[in-house]
Amino acid sequence: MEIRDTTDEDFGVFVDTLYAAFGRFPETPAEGGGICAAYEMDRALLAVAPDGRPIGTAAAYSFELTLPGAIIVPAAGVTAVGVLPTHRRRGVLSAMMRRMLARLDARGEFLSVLLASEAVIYRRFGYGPATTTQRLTIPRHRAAFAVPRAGGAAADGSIELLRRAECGDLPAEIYDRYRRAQPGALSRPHHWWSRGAGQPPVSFAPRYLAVHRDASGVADGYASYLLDSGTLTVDEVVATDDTVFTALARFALGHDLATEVVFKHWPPDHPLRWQLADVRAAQVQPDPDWLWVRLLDVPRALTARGWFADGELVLDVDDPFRGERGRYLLTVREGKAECVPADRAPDLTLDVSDLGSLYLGGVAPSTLVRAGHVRAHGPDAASRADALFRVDRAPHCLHWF
Ligand SMILES: CC(=O)SCCNC(=O)CCNC(=O)[C@H](O)C(C)(C)COP(=O)(O)OP(=O)(O)OC[C@H]1O[C@@H](n2cnc3c(N)ncnc32)[C@H](O)[C@@H]1OP(=O)(O)O
Repeated sequence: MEIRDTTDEDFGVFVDTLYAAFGRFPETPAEGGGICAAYEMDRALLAVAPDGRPIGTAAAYSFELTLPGAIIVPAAGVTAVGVLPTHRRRGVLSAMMRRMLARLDARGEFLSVLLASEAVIYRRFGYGPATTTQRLTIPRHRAAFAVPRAGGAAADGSIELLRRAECGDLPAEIYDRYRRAQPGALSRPHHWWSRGAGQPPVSFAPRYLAVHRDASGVADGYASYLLDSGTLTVDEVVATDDTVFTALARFALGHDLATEVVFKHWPPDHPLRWQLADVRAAQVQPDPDWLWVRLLDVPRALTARGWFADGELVLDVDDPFRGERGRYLLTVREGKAECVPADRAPDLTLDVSDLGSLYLGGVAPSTLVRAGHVRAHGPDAASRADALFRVDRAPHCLHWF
C-alpha cells in the first residue's frame, strides 16, 4: 500500500472513494452534501492498494481556532477520513494519520482538530474531546421568560427576517465577529459560504435568518431556522452579546404555529434555563464530544493560549502514537506562559490526548485525575492544575466539517 498526496486532478476519485467508505453516493441529497466543495486538494491524501486502486482518503482544512483569552491561531481540521470496507483493520488509517501528522509538522502547524464519526477512533492518534454541545427542545407553551430579578438588560434594536439566499455576506460577517470572541470556535473561510459547503446556514438549504440589528442598524446576531410540522428547528444562534442572543432565542420561542422549538447547538454554559420561568421546560440532549484537539507541539500550544491565573506545573506528556515523551515546566505570570523542557519531578503525568481535552478549558484536570486518566503526583497537584487551566468562558464550537 502507498499513501500519496493528491492534486486537484484527484478530486473525483477522492470523493468517490470517500463516499464508498461511508456507504453513500455523492448524489444522495443531504443537507451537508456540499462539504466537498471546500476540500483543499493540496492537503489531502489517498491510500492506494498495490494494484493501483484507491482504498482510503484523508484531508485537512486550514482553519483558525479561537483559544482561551480570544487568541486566534491556525489549526488543521482533519476531515474526509475513510477506508473502503474491504480494506479495514489492516492499518490503512494508521498509516494515513502518520503521514497526515508528518505533513502538519512540516507546515509548522502546532494544533489539529477534528469532529469524530465515532468516539473510539481518534484517541490513539493523540486527539482528545475538547468541547461539548447540546440540543435543547422547548415546548413553546412552557417558554415564558421570568422577570429578571436583578433587572437585567434587554437588547436595543430590531429583528429583520431574511432568506438565506438573500443574505449576501451578512451571516459570514456576523459569524466572523462571533468566532473571534468565542474560545473553541473555528473560522468559516469565505469560500465555505460562497460555495455552500457545510450544514445550514452555510449550505444553500432553504432557511430563514432572523437578523438582529442594534439601535444604530448594525447587524450583530442571527438565528437560522425552519418551521416544519410544528417544530421550529434553529440551526444556530450566533451573537457576541448575551442580550442579543436572548432576543433571538425569544424570537424563536415566540413563533406562532410552532409547538416546540429545537435549538440544535446550544452552548452548555448558556443561562437560558435560568431565564425561563419554568426551569424544567428545556429538555437537554447533550452531545458529549464535538471538537477534538491534538497538540502537535506542546510548548508552542501551551504558550499560545491565554491564561487567567499565575502558577507553575511540571507536565510529563506521553505521545505513544509518535513514540515521544516530554517533560515540561509550564510557568504562567500575568497571563503569559512559558513552557520549557524540565527534569524536575512531574506534577501531572498524562497522555497527549488528555492534554488536548484540557487545552481549551472544557474539562478540569481534577476530573481526568478522578477518571484515572491523568496521574497527579502530590496532594495539591490536581487543584493547582485546576486553578491554572481554568478559563473565563467555556469553549464551544458550532462549526461542522
Ligand atoms: C475526522 C473524520 O473524518 S471522522 C470519519 C471517519 N470515517 C468513518 O467513520 C467512515 C467509516 N469507517 C472507516 O472508513 C474506517 O473504519 C476507519 C477510517 C474509521 C478506520 O480505518 P482502518 O483502516 O480500519 O483503521 P486501522 O486499521 O488503521 O485501525 C487502527 C486501530 O484503530 C482501531 N479502530 C479503527 N476504527 C475503529 C472503529 N471504528 N471502532 C473501533 N476501533 C477502531 C482498530 O481496531 C485498530 O486498533 P489496534 O491498533 O488496536 O489494532
